[in-house]
Amino acid sequence: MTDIVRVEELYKTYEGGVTALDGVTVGFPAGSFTAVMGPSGSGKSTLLHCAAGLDRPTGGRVFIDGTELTATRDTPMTKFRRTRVGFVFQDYNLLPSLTVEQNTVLSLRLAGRRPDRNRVRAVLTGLVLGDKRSERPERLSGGQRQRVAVARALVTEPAVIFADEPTGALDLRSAREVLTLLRAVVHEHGRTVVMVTHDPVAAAYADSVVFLADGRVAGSLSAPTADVVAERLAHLGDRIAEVAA
Ligand SMILES: Nc1ncnc2c1ncn2[C@@H]1O[C@H](COP(=O)(O)OP(=O)(O)OP(=O)(O)O)[C@@H](O)[C@H]1O
Repeated sequence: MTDIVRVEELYKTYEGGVTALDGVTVGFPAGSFTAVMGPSGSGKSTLLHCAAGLDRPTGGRVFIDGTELTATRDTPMTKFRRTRVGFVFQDYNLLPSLTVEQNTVLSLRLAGRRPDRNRVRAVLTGLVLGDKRSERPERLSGGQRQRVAVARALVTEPAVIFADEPTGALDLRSAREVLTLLRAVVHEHGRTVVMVTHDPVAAAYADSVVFLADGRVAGSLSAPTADVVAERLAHLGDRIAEVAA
């Protein structure tokens, strides 16, 4: 299978000297749903931000759908990101002054593309937001807000959707709905999703899990179950505690 996203020998050292990524090489195949997991501080968000072109790595290469982001200047990279990369964040990142429909088409508008109204409405209806088109985010539940964020990520037809703790702020039921939705985005719409999560139950919705520890890849798992993921995570924690001791 072709990797739609690939990072090679990725390093990131922040000002102050913290090495968050220490030579990460990993590929995310087209049409796959991957969870990225690891102890707090292991580099998950940094990996996501560097892979998505939101942050520049200190070294290494990032490819999305054949384009090397690390060889692209800031302005074309921003343009590329607006249409080829979708984002879903824990805190939704919706603009409070815009309606659901306006939020959904924001990335398209910023990219200078005219939204196809029928398609946008079909996406919103598919996410059970059809009757919320004219509402502002403050009048929506957390689960509904996150569905708007998924709609916004979907309408540009991106090569990949990166989700950073997308269920972190949701109750159990809304979390399940959003995860089921992300799985459908992959298995029914053929998109690629990379999701950072702390939650083994959330990770079990993915096709596979990549584990990080201390800024390095520390293994992977196919067809994850919550129990097996939790056990692997506990062992990663043990190993780190042993090394620290
Ligand atoms: N902007 C920054 N400046 C300096 N250090 C940073 C910055 N962002 C992250 N770090 C450090 O880099 C390391 C990795 O952070 P990162 O947020 O990628 O880990 P994470 O696995 O996503 O953690 P968590 O699960 O707690 O969100 C940590 O030691 C963190 O303190």
